[in-house]
Amino acid sequence: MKYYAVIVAGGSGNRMQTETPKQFLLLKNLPVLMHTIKAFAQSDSQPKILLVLNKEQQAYWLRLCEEFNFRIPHQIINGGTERFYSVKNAIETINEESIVAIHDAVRPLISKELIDKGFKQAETIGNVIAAVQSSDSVRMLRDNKTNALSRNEIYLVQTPQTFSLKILKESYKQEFSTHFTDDASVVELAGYEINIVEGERNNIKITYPIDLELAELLLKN
Ligand SMILES: Nc1ccn([C@@H]2O[C@H](COP(=O)(O)OP(=O)(O)OP(=O)(O)O)[C@@H](O)[C@H]2O)c(=O)n1
Ligand SMILES: C[C@](O)(CO)[C@H](O)COP(=O)(O)O
Repeated sequence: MKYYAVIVAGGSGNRMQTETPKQFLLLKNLPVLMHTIKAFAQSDSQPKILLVLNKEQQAYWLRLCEEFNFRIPHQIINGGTERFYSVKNAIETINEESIVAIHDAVRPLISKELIDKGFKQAETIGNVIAAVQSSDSVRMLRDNKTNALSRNEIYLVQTPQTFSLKILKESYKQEFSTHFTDDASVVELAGYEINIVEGERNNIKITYPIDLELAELLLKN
């Protein structure tokens, strides 16, 4: 079976509020995105790496690759206006039977073990996404009132989210909806039941400045 990793790095990082988009910021002296690509390159599955970047940031990325002597082979794909379109652009370029892991560029602490688990399970059951249970209590806001939810029934969803290409191609034919916050929500609306594999608490998404500080602390040397 062929394996692909789609690393989505086409966002602008508004919540991070830095001039340089967060995927290029330095984490232990290496751009965040390079840590992420390295994790996939070190996995046993050895996926072909498709990197989604905004057109305007591609020249900058190539300069960074030179500066850091970054030689892991990857194919660059144009980003879209929403994460949905960035993913869609990437899967449209894949034309062989395969298993495809989609991963946020800004989750650089992903382990190679979790990547491999995703590929293996998706190959057997069609799809699997990484998720962890909440360690906090959870409440839902509705009509200006909050109500407690059973936290044992709540999962916090991460990436990688791994699917057979066939399922992805079919699901991404749908029109974009603002309800699509990840790939699982797209695939689910196409009629598929989503499987979960235990994620990793370290697998944080760098969204706000504090997350980069946490990642510095959590990253093993
Ligand atoms: N049009 C987009 C939007 C997001 N992403 C990617 O999807 C991942 C998760 O998105 P998020 O953390 O929301 O990143 P941003 O959209 O950059 O951040 P913000 O929402 O704060 O602007 C990131 O790796 C981001 O680069 C993408 O490839 N294309
Ligand atoms: C895909 C994701 O990381 C799963 O938790 C998340 O949905 C991305 O959301 P964002 O709004 O693009 O940060």
